[in-house]
Order: sequence, then structure tokens, then C-alpha cells
Amino acid sequence: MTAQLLDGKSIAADIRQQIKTRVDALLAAGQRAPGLAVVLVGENPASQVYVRNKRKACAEVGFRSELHELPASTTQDELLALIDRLNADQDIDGILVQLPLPEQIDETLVTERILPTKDVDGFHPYNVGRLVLRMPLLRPCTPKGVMTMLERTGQPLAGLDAVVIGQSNIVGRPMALELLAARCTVTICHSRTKDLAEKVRGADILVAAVGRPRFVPGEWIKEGATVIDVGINRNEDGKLVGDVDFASCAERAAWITPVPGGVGPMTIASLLENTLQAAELHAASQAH
Ligand SMILES: Nc1nc(=O)c2c([nH]1)NC[C@@H]1CN(c3ccc(C(=O)N[C@@H](CCC(=O)O)C(=O)O)cc3)C=[N+]21
Repeated sequence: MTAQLLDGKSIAADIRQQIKTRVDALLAAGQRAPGLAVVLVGENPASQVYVRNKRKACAEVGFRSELHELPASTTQDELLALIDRLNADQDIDGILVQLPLPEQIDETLVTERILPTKDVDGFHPYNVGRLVLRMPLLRPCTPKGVMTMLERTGQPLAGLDAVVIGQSNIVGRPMALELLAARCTVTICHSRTKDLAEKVRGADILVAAVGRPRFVPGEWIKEGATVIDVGINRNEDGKLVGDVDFASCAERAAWITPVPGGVGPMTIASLLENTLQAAELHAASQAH
């Protein structure tokens, strides 16, 4: 079998088009455009690229976005004070603090300071708890983008065996919760998992979020599986490679995501969806 490509780049473009239509309708009704504040602390080159892509996507759909660039020496109190201002700002619907943060700043404290209704990353314990309880509010962007891609395969997810490799707070865990909410039977694997190959061989859906280039070989893939590659690794010659060995996995899978052009663009599309959702929440709460 040769897999069909789950083309994140083109699905994300579809989503941006839909969002733009809704923003145009808001503006036509005399409402303001959704507003996103992006906070970047320090000068991590990868973060600068991601932030640029996020702001470009905002501009394309008609959102306002403002960038707060702070020096690497920023103190925790200074960052918390900025978040307090953005929380109180009526023109800001979403706040995204780009991770990782410099070591003098406690990421948990920062995440918890953002109002849950402005937490467009979906990282606040309130939003994580809502997802655990199957009543999500703002959903973490990468897993949400993966669910959107899985919907596009047209296969019913209920009852499928899903394996997630990786248990991070921002990808693996919320991914497993999304799949569970879609009624998959979910196995979460990590660095201490025994017989990883055996577990992956049982997967109808595999989500690889390990952070190791080409970690999953084609021999592990069940014939007809859906393979979702969350990995973004840069190899020796500077090229992006995923966590799965694309060529050999594509021989067995029915569906597979490429890197680049797969989960990455979907993460940004989900951020736009969340920002629009947050704007709707704020408009509704100001209406009474
Ligand atoms: N608060 C916070 N929220 C995040 O969502 C967040 C973060 N911090 N820190 C870093 C990670 C990483 N991340 C990516 C998003 C899109 C691509 C993406 O679009 N990648 C392109 C390739 C881009 C390239 O060429 O480097 C692709 O896969 O096709 C990648 C990575 C969001 N993150």
C-alpha cells in the first residue's frame, strides 16, 4: 500500500479561508477584528521564525496582532506585569507567550497568569482540566490540528486503537485526551515503555511526538494505519525531518502527514481558530 498524503499546508489554507469569511462578517456587523498578543522573550532564532509565521497568518485572516519583544534579561515580575496588562486590555482576545522562556522565568507561573478565556495555546490548567472532563473550552493547538486532519480522512475514529508516542504537556497528553474523547482506545508510550515496536504495530492511528529524527521505522507500522508525525527536527544539512521515517512508513500506511507541511501549519491554523473562539467568548461576555 502507498499512503495518501494528509496535506496540512492545504487543509490549513482552507481553514484560514473559512476564518477570513467569519472575520469579514464580524467587521460588516460593526464589530472589531479579533486581536492576538504574541509575547517573545529573548532571541531564540527558531522562536523568531515561528512568531513571524503566526503573525503572518493573523494578518492573512484579518486579525489584529501585536508583538511584544522583551530582552532575554526580562524578570519574571516584568513578564507577569505585561500579562496583567494584556488580560485587562479589552482589545486583546488571545495571549500567546512563546515557549521556551529564559531560565529565570517560571513557565508554570506565567501560563497560570493568563486568563483562561485568553489562553489561546490551551495550556492553562483550567483549559487542560476542561479537556480532561470532555468539556473543552480552548484546546491545545497541535492536538486540535491533528484531530482536524484525522477528520479529513473521513474514517470514523470510535473504537480505533491509537498510540501516542510522547507524554509532554503540550502535545502527547492533550493528544491522548483528544483521541479518548473521540472514543479511540488510547495507549500513551514514552521513554520507559516496554516493547514499543509491539505497541506501535497494533496502532490504527499513530501519533509520533518524540523529538528524535526518523525514530519510527516502516516495519513498526500496521498495514492501512494513519501516521501523524508531530516531530520537527533539523538534521545535519539543516533540513527538517520528522519523527517517522517517511519513505518506509508511507509504504504501509493508508494516510501519512509530511514534515514540513503537515502538523506544523495545522498548529498555526488551530491558533487562529482559538483566537476567533476567544473573541466570540469575549463579545458574548460583554453583551450583558
Ligand atoms: N506558546 C507556544 N505555543 C506554540 O504553539 C509553540 C511554542 N510556544 N513554542 C514552539 C512550538 C513550535 N511550534 C510550531 C508551530 C508551527 C510550525 C510550522 O509551521 N512548521 C512548518 C515549517 C517551519 C520551518 O520551516 O521551520 C512546517 O512544519 O511545515 C512549527 C512549530 C509552535 N510552538
